[in-house]
Amino acid sequence: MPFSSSHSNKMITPPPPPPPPTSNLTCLASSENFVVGNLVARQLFFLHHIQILELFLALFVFVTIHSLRQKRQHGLPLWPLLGMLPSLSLALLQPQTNLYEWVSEILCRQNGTFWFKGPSLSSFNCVVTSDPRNLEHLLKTKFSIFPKGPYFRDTVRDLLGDGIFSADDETWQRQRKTASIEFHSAKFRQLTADSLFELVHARLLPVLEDSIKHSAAAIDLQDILLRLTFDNVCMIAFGVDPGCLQLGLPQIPFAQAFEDATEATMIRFVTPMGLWKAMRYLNLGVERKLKMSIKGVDEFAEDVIRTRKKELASLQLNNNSGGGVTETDHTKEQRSDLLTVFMGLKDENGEAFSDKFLRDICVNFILAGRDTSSVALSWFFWLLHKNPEVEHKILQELCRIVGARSSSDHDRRSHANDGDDETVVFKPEEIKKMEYLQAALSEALRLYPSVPLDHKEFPDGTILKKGTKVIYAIYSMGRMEAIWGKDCRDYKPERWLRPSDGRFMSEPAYKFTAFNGGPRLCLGKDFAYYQMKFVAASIIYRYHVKVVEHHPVQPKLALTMYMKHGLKVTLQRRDNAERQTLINSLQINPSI
Ligand code: HEM
Repeated sequence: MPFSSSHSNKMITPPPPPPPPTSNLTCLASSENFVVGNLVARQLFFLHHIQILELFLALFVFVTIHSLRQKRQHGLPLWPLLGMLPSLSLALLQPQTNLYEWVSEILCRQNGTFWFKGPSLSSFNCVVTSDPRNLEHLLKTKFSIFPKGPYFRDTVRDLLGDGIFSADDETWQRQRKTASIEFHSAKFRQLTADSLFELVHARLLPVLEDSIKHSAAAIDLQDILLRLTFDNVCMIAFGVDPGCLQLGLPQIPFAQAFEDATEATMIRFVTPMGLWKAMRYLNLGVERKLKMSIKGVDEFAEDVIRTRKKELASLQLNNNSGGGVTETDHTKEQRSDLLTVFMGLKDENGEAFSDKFLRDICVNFILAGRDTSSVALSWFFWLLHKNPEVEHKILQELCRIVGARSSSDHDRRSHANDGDDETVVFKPEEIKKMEYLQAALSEALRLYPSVPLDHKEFPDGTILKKGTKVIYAIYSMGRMEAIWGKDCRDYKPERWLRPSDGRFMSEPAYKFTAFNGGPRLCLGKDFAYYQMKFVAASIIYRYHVKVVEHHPVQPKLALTMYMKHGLKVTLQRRDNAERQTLINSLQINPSI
């Protein structure tokens, strides 16, 4: 034991004072005494230092052993004053560490829940959980006591204002109710089907075809899909198409401003609040960039709102004066984007919504719907590359659907039954029938949820301290044996199909949390599935997507799970004969 070393029992005595001078002999003797005394004193002094050093060493060893032993109980070593911060910093500093996997490993060791303890006096403490029972408690049973909270709202207010994503209580409820009615209306379904048809057939497929014709070089599929969903969600929110996805893949100022504003807002979450507030006040660094990009977003929104108001006013004038409705007026009247819907409504005082509030509503929907489906599709195509048997089954499903188009079908394209890739357009009722594709997409979202972590704030002091954050690790939930069984890490769309009839069966939201759950369940879930299925089916039917060899695939550390290096792929056009053989074999043997 370091504490019981033999030195620890020795008395430490000060060096003796020099003796008074006497005769020569006694002088010699006393000077000898003096030298010896000095030597002893020095030795004792030295030993004294060694003791302190030893003491520190012993203390260090003791604290280290004690802190490391805490790992068994708490999941991570727990250091005095620093808490678990050293382990987190170490994980963050190693570029090859996947932080989501790191959290998953701790959660697996700790049966699904652990406390992250930050440095003393910091507000870095939080509970991390992947336990479905806790999720149900947070998202449904005790929904009202787990709000988004003032910390989240303060951090995102400059960009999101009072929009649905950050609002709580009344403000949230009002937007949720109106948007929910709109999202489930037939008009909205028509808008989404039309806008997707236009985007996929007039823009996405020509861009993909161009990559084959002109360069045959690798393309970044994630970038192309991000452009597609950005254009699509702007059509739904604002009723305008920014045109990010087109030949040449141009930089669009509004899209760039939106991207910069989101990134700069996210940086606030890892910066002490006092610091970013001071930087905002002084208009410095990333806060300066945020201010400029929000200005870009606002200018775009103000322009669209102004134009739409004029458009609606002239339409009203035309109607009141009994003027005939022209074809373009008719199209405008049919608008079912969120901006037009909210412009036609009144607030609780019977007043029209302010331009600022209309801007907030649209910006929030763009944020919610812009990247989630595209990153999910990127992970999905990567998983297909690694699991070609799943790709084959999806192609079989698509061929079965195309093959089943009856000859009496009026909408049928001229060559649809012989699988001509140029002409096949999947119809909404056919998209609905793609149950294996739905299973394959759900399985991709289970393993790579677009929102890998989410959080709630604890508002009162019953069990946890006021303000404590609760983080639910959606990524880790897909990797818990206790939830999905021993094969939880395998990509198996079949786990989503009922063994008796092969139909898709959904899972409870607290087990499969990719779309959140309870009253704040993702509003765009049905639309997102439609969008992902339409895009995936249109690509897979025409092309074999090959990921470039040795392309590094890694998640980026962000609120949305982007692929850090994009997804570099090459496309191979599918042979008509390949599809035709499948269609024929399915007609001969429908049970395949
Ligand atoms: C694969 C695609 C998608 C995934 C995985 C997804 C996931 C989520 C998640 C996890 C939340 C909860 C976020 C939170 O409250 O912290 C959410 C909320 C939301 N999502 Fe989605 N989403 C997707 C696509 C979309 C699309 C395309 C739209 C709209 C066009 C959309 C609209 C919304 C809205 C409005 C909310 C806020 C709901 C509320 O707070 O009441 N989502 N989504």
